[in-house]
Amino acid sequence: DLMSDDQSSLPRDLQDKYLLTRRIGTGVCGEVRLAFERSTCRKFAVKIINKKNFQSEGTATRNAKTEIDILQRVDHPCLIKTEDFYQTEESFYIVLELMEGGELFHRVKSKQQLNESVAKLYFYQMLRAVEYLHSNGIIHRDLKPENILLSSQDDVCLIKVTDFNQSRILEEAVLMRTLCGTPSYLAPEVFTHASTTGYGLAVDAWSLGVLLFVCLGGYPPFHESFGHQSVTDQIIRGEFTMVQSKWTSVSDQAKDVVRKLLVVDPMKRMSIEEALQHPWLQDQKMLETAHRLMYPSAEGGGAAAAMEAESTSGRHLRKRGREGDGEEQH
Ligand SMILES: COc1ccc(CNC(=O)c2ccc3nccnc3c2)cc1
Repeated sequence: DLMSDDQSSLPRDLQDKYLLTRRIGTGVCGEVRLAFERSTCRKFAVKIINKKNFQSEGTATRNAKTEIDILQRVDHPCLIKTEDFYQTEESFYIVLELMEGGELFHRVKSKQQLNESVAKLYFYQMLRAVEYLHSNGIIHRDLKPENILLSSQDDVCLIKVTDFNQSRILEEAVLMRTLCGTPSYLAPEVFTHASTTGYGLAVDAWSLGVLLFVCLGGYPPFHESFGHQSVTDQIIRGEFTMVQSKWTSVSDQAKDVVRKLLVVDPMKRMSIEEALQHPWLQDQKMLETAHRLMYPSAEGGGAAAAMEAESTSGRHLRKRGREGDGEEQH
């Protein structure tokens, strides 16, 4: 039970500050537990990443280090914040703000499908979170309903993107160094779009299309139950299935956003910026609600105040801690 729960393997200083209790989430790389800060009784989520879960020492620690580095430097209302960080020989412990609404995945499942205005509010926040990551040279690469968390049980709530362990800090520097050398042995794709940031960023736009589809339709666009093709073939061909009964109540503008994101050619796919300019999102009521949720401290909560908040702090990564060597860890 709670009190006799084995807390022995936890780092001493983590234990001194937090009481870890029940598991509230599981991920590919570990678990998430509900924790209470002993001094304040404030609730937190502690993500435990087992280093041994990863096949090779290199990848494991590197991915986890990238995740932790990103988690500690990102600063946006729609990106999960790290409160604290500990590690032992076998695990990393990341203390995160607790998102009381849980995963988007469970919310959509319990409601069958979200009504369009709620889906629009969530999608807009996801776009802003990914816009922030991209403007700081970070591709998430693993956007899915399990990685979108809700701040409360209410429909109208803040969403936060989590799970950056698949993220990539764009190897722009690597590409530049490569181009300084003799080009004669380099393959064509190194020079074409395949390796520039444009191409890389587009993968997140595709995933946001899948996320929007799931929010509006209540089921995934590519699934083995649709016809004879494998999911991979459906994806490669961009052949998603809109089941009539689920989409009749969805507006043409919403469907237009989905159709322009689920485009196979990354160079033809709608970008995050273009999506933010799409008519479906030029909805003043939704924008006011989103900005009130994202920038609650902005006095008067007006659009101007939100722009102000966004333009100053809202754009940049937080300074790296003392121990950072200034180089990006890869
Ligand atoms: C009061 O105790 C609770 C209240 C609400 C919940 C629902 N939330 C969750 O289940 C949950 C899951 C994973 C998370 N990962 C990072 C941050 N927050 C998270 C929250 C879980 C526990």
